[in-house]
Amino acid sequence: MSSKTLTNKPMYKARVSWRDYYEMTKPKVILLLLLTAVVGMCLSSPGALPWVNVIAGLFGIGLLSSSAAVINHVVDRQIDAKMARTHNRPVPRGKISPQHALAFAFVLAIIGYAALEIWVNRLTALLTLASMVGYAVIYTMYLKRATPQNIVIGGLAGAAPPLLGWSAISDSIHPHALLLVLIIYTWTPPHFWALAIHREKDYSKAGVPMLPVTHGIDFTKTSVFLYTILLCIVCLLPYLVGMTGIIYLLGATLLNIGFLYYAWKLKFDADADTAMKTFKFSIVHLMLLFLLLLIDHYLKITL
Ligand code: HEM
Ligand SMILES: CC(C)=CCC/C(C)=C/CC/C(C)=C/COP(=O)(O)OP(=O)(O)O
Repeated sequence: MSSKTLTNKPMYKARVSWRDYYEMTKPKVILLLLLTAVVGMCLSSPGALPWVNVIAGLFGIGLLSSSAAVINHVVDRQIDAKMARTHNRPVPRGKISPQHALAFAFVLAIIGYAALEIWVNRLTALLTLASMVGYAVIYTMYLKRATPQNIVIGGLAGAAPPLLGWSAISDSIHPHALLLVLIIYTWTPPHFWALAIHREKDYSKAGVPMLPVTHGIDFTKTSVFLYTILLCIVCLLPYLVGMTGIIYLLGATLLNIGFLYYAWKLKFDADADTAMKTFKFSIVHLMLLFLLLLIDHYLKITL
């Protein structure tokens, strides 16, 4: 625990390590975001990719996303301090001051934006910057505190990376890239609300108007189930528009059956750990779905 002054302000004297800075970037989330960006890059072109765009693109998208995550840690420090899941984060714990965290976020953002401007293209730089502002400012500073539809609207920022990857290679906004964005956009509500059901007391204590707090757990379970059905339909679109082949269709169908099973169980036959299992499966679902898109893309070309 950090020591606190009489005014309850944290004193920044605990030993800080690079791991605390690393933790603020939400590395596992960023890794999955980058996988979706890689898929956007690969699907944008039938052949070899320009390596400078790939490396600088992932570097820039990764740094701007990390910067947004660090800003989220600073803006949310009072909320995070009240929740069991987040109270140990470096800023609420008092290990890193908000000023130092913001300086770190600023450096990440400048280097990330410059890399995209210099080595990729302006379209990608601006779209990535817009996603960063969408998450760090519009979602975190406003929507999260204002409406239970916060993650539905704010989900657009987290869904953007396939488009960012695609535009990093092609310097354009392709409808197929928007389809990949739509998949992540539709996936976000069941992903987050499953966790929010499990953590409802946390959000209620912190006064954050997440759906289970404002509309109850049962309504949220129904919403997870309906969004999962919608997600299953959206996941078929890449095949139906001729963007992918049969390998994707078969794999996506199996993954969708898995997600539907968890969403159905959560609504109609839940145990104490079903919500958390549904949340964890959502991550496996998205990761495997995007790996399938990659496998399908390259096998279609080489077979
Ligand atoms: C507005 C959109 C989103 C919200 C509100 C949201 C919410 C969350 C929350 C609260 C956690 C933390 C769980 C914990 O600390 O135990 C989490 C974890 C995670 N999210 Fe999301 N998420 C969103 C979008 C995304 C996107 C777009 C991706 C990737 C494409 C993603 C990937 C992950 C991963 C991989 C984890 C696990 C992290 C870990 O185990 O440390 N999320 N999400
Ligand atoms: C440039 C770009 C693509 C930016 C998007 C970056 C990004 C990190 C998106 C992920 C969304 C996410 C983890 C939301 C959870 O925030 P929360 O505050 O609800 O969750 P918490 O309580 O765990 O902090």
